[in-house]
Amino acid sequence: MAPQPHNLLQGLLNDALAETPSGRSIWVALSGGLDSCLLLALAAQVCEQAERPLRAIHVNHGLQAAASTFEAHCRGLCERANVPLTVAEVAVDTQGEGIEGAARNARYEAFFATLPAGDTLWLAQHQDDQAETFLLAALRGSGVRGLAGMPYRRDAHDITLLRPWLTVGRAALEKAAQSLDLCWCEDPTNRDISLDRNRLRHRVLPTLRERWPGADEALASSAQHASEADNLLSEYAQQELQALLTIDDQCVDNQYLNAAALSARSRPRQRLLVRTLCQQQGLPTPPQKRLESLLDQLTAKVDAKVCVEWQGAQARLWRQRLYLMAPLEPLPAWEANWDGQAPLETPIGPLGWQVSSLPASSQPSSQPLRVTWRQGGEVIQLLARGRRDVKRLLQEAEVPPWERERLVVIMQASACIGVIAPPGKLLWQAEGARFIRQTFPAVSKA
Ligand SMILES: Nc1ncnc2c1ncn2[C@@H]1O[C@H](COP(=O)(O)OP(=O)(O)OP(=O)(O)O)[C@@H](O)[C@H]1O
Repeated sequence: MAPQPHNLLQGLLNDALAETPSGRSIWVALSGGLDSCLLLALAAQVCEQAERPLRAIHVNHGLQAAASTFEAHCRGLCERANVPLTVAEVAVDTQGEGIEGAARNARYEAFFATLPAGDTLWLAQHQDDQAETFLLAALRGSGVRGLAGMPYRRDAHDITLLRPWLTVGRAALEKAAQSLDLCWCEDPTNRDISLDRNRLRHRVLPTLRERWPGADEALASSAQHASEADNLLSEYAQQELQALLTIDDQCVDNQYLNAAALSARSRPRQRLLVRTLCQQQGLPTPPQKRLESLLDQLTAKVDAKVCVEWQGAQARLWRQRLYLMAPLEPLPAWEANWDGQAPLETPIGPLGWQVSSLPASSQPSSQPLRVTWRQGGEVIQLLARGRRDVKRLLQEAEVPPWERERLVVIMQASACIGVIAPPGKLLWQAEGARFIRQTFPAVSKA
């Protein structure tokens, strides 16, 4: 007997089940289209057999007149399959990026906000989608990360995203859906060939398939190779970065890279390492031109002040160290009186410390404390080191110039009794003063 078209698909869902911890729910991302309706139907069978809890989520983007039809279809389908459905209504921000990208972002935010930690979301993307994603990335001139397309599995925001059918062609899904007499909604925007993906789907890929019948499989396979190469590069970059970050003994908290050691690497390695460090620090990676400009300046003179900026991040070179950071907002004028105890919020984060004792037994009530940005010219009396200019101390401690401008000093009359880098780093305290980490009063629930 010929195998049923959906047997292979069910087999893949059973493989996906093995990736999902028992006791946790599986969710189907249900758009109402053919692929995800089929996914729901077959997942319901597979999960029932395996006695695993199944749920579904539909995101209503509210973007088109048909949105309510999609939602109603998803509701009916889930009711018949006895699968609990969550509908998330999202507001899509259409300003700035393209509408498809904005809808996708809103959708993923809804997935992350809805699924409890530990659960798994199954998405119905398939081989043809992967081929399109690969081509779109290639047409944007992407590197291996972009060409890798969609991963089979991704762990993010405490949930797992899984695409069980990434190796199956759309034709096989259509056949299975027909054999099951399934109903689904056709998204009218899928026909709009002014959208890049639709143009590829309806115009470009059919032409490619005429000459290369296995085009989708080949393109998806290239994406798979790119994904493997990308994973290898990531592994290599982690090791290299670890080595570079530990060259300098003083480099605590992996704050900077040794620029001289970085510049001794080949250009492709430099690019990879800077991009990887950005990703590790949760910063956007620099566009090509900015990256080249930064790398050209790696060997700048020790006293040169180099700052290369791009959307959402900046790189600074100082004393042949490369620092990557979020852009620094200009500081507002600010100062505050303080009793030394209450949690104090500075414009750049919580102070994070409180005073447990003051020098020369003076009391805050008689000599109020004043907290300001460092103005320059402060002197602090240090235990066993005597009176020291804060400026000299900063130079000796090799605190970078942009951090020096963002320090807070605690003054009592004209005496500096503490220097703090918000949020929460105590640099120096005066002899006789004792700062302790801020403790917060217990909040009682009404
Ligand atoms: N509005 C939505 N709500 C929930 N999941 C969605 C939604 N839109 C897309 N998805 C999920 O993301 C996958 C890929 O989305 P894409 O836009 O390529 O598919 P589609 O053409 O809308 O629907 P389908 O893949 O079901 O035919 C879908 O298969 C589905 O699992």
